[in-house]
Amino acid sequence: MRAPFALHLKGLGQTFAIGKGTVEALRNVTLTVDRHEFVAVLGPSGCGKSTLLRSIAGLLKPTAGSVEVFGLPVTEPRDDIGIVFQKPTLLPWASVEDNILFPARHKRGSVTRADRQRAAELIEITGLSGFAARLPDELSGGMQQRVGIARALHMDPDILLMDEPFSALDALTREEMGFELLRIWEARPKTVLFITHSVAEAALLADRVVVMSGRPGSVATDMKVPLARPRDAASANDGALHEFAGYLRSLLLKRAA
Ligand SMILES: Nc1ncnc2c1ncn2[C@@H]1O[C@H](COP(=O)(O)OP(=O)(O)OP(=O)(O)O)[C@@H](O)[C@H]1O
Repeated sequence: MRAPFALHLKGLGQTFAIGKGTVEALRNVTLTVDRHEFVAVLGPSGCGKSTLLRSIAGLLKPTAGSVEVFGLPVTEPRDDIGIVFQKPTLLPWASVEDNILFPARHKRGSVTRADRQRAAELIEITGLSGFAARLPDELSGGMQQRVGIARALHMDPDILLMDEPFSALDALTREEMGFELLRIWEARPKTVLFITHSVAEAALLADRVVVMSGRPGSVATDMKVPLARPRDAASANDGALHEFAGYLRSLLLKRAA
């Protein structure tokens, strides 16, 4: 028997009630993601990418269709799904280290020496060395976002959902964090769904790129990235990658026209 997909969206629909009207954010989204696959999602602003991610995370109940994680319907948020939101939503009164340790403490009631050690590693990886004891207010927006990324990685989730995780970072840090994410993903394989507005970032990081249609969002195109792994800074200059990114760009421009 075939192992279940890590993610299986079947005809997913999401319609919000606003006042006396409704907004149909997603319509008939059907998508599968294999275990340990890295899938990027592109699409015009407002097409329902964040709604898609929140539906997979169990934060929104589908109004049509279903979401399955490892073959089971998602009915509520799960420990094995880590989420990085567009905004990091940190606890303002807790230090960087305590924010990163929060999910472990919440789940088990206390933290172990290994938890602290892993937090220290992630603080280093995300370029936050020296800031472990600082409060979120004392950090730049980009640094706060990196705390959110470290927090999502700390529990080593099977599935990582990322909603434009690097959009608050400067261009150089953004590129560095992308490759750092790939290193973490290669060392500790996980299934990643990565929402971005950057065609280049999607092509450079992902195994597959899904392009969504305008609202109500559905899957318009689903393509494998024609680039071997491992990838590094030199991969960004690969001719096939450029061609692929150009093709994706033309698809998105057509959808925006
Ligand atoms: N909780 C909500 N209540 C009502 N409408 C909502 C809610 N969440 C999202 N929407 C609407 O659903 C649509 C899709 O929003 P969503 O944030 O998922 O899009 P997006 O593709 O992530 O956008 P962007 O790329 O600009 O971040 C929008 O029209 C938005 O106004």
